[in-house]
Amino acid sequence: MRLVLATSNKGKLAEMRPILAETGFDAVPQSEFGFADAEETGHTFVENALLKARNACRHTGLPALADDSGLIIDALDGAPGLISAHYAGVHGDAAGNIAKVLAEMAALENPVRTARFYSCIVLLKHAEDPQPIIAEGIWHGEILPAPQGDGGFGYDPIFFDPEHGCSAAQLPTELKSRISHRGRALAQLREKLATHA
Ligand SMILES: O=c1nc[nH]c2c1ncn2[C@H]1C[C@H](O)[C@@H](COP(=O)(O)OP(=O)(O)OP(=O)(O)O)O1
Ligand SMILES: [Mg+2]
Repeated sequence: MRLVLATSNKGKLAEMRPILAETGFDAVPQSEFGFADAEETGHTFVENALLKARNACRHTGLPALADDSGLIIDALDGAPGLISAHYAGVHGDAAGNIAKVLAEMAALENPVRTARFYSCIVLLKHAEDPQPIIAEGIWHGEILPAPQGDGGFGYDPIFFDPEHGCSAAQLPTELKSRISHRGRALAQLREKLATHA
C-alpha cells in the first residue's frame, strides 16, 4: 500500500522507511508533496499524531502515517515531553535542546536520571477516517551528564540505554529502530494491522 509518511524529521524518515517497507508499505515522505506541516496544537501525543496524519491525507488523498514523540524526564517532571522538538525555543535545535536539558539537570542536587522516550503512531486511511489505527511504544533509559556519540538525531547523545551500555547516538540505526519507542510502536502497529484486516 502507498501511504504518506507525515513527518519532516529526516531522522524519523531514516528509521521508519525501512521498517515500513518490510511491512509492505511504500511510504512516500511528505516533503515530496510540498505542503506545509500541520500545526501541532494538541495537548497529547496522540492528538498531534492525528493532526499530522490528517493534514497529510487532506493534501494528498492518500492514507497517511504520523509519529508524535518526545523525551520524558522524571527529574524534570516529565519535561521536555510534548514540546521536545522546540524545548529551547527553536524547532529542531537539537544542540540547544540538549544544552537546556543538561543545564536543568545540573541545577538539581543528585537528580534521579531515569527518563523515557515515547512514540505514538497513527495510521489514517483517509482524512475523515473515524477509526484510526493507533500504536505506542516506550523506551526506558537514563539521562547522561554529557553527550556521547554522533549518530541518530534529537536527544540521542544524552539518552543512555542500560541494556546496551551506550547512548542512543552510539547504536547502529538498525539496532536503534528495533529497540526504540518508535520501533516498538511500529511493531505494535504491524500486529494491529494483522488482526484488523
Ligand atoms: O528517537 C529519538 N531520538 C532522539 N530524540 C527524539 C527521538 N524521538 C523523538 N525525539 C525528540 C526530538 C524530536 O524533535 C521530538 C519529537 O517531536 P515531533 O513533533 O514528534 O517530531 P518533529 O517535529 O521532529 O518532526 P515531525 O513532527 O515532522 O514528525 O522529540
Ligand atoms: Mg513536530
